[in-house]
Amino acid sequence: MTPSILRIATRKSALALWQAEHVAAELRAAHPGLTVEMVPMTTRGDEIQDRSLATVGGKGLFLKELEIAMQEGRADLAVHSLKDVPAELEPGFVLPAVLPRADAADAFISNDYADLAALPLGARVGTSSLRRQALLRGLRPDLNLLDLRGNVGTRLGKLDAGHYDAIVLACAGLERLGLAERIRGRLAAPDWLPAPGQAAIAIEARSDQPATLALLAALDDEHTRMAVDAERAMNQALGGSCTVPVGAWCVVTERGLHLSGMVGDVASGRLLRAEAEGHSDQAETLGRQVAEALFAQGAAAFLGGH
Ligand SMILES: NCc1[nH]cc(CCC(=O)O)c1CC(=O)O
Repeated sequence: MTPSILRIATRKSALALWQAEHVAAELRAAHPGLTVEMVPMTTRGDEIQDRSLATVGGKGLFLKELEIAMQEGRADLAVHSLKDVPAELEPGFVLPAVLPRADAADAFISNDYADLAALPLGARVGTSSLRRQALLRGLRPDLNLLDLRGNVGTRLGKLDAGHYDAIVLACAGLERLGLAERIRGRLAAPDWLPAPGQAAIAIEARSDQPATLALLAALDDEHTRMAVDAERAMNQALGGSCTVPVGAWCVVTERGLHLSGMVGDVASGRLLRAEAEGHSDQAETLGRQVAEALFAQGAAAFLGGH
């Protein structure tokens, strides 16, 4: 039977709430008469602010509590930033919809400098993302890279307090929070690659709820889905871990899919890059192909220990 109400499990950060409200509005528009409610909750990932995610168990920390709520029937769906969703989902869960992607570029943010090139020698740049660290090392080996955790507002506050000369955040998150004026420059392909799935909002639900899945599937965007399938397949073929700096960016054209991938090494600043084109119905094959091309260049040494 078609449900008349859907409850959305969401984290409580401003960005998570914006994204959940956005999905709620889209669901109400797609299904007039449907009631949509919020179930805000705190996850382990939100509580741990002092250690890097890579050291405490990875991205799944942001999903666990939301999945338990769905398992126990307290919520029907969860809304995530797709880049925070592990390559492999917990058994019994699927992603019935990926919403149209926003700007997938990263943002260079500084109160004193216009772009990366303008930063003085040894400038302090804040980011705890291994991908962003590896890219910064590769492009500007002289920079002093410093950890920076917390939600978007917290990170901007630490920049404004003078702890950093610049920080890097996702353009999509800043735009959603009405903070686009903080973006000094876009860090984008081909030099800079986003995280797999960056700027796409994903809906997660139980695989054993077909009527709910049918309602949620109305929000799926075909082009975004193809692109992020390719990016996530590449990440998974590389080991799918957030303890390794991986970037991926897939463009959908009339000719098909164009996927660019990168694996980095924070210590050495070395970056391996590969790209390939494929048919739009072959996203996963394309992802594996680019991963193979990275392995052929020696990516395994960068993925050591995984
Ligand atoms: N890891 C936190 C996170 N997860 C998703 C986004 C941005 C929004 C998106 O990529 O969809 C952010 C903030 C950031 O990286 O600046």
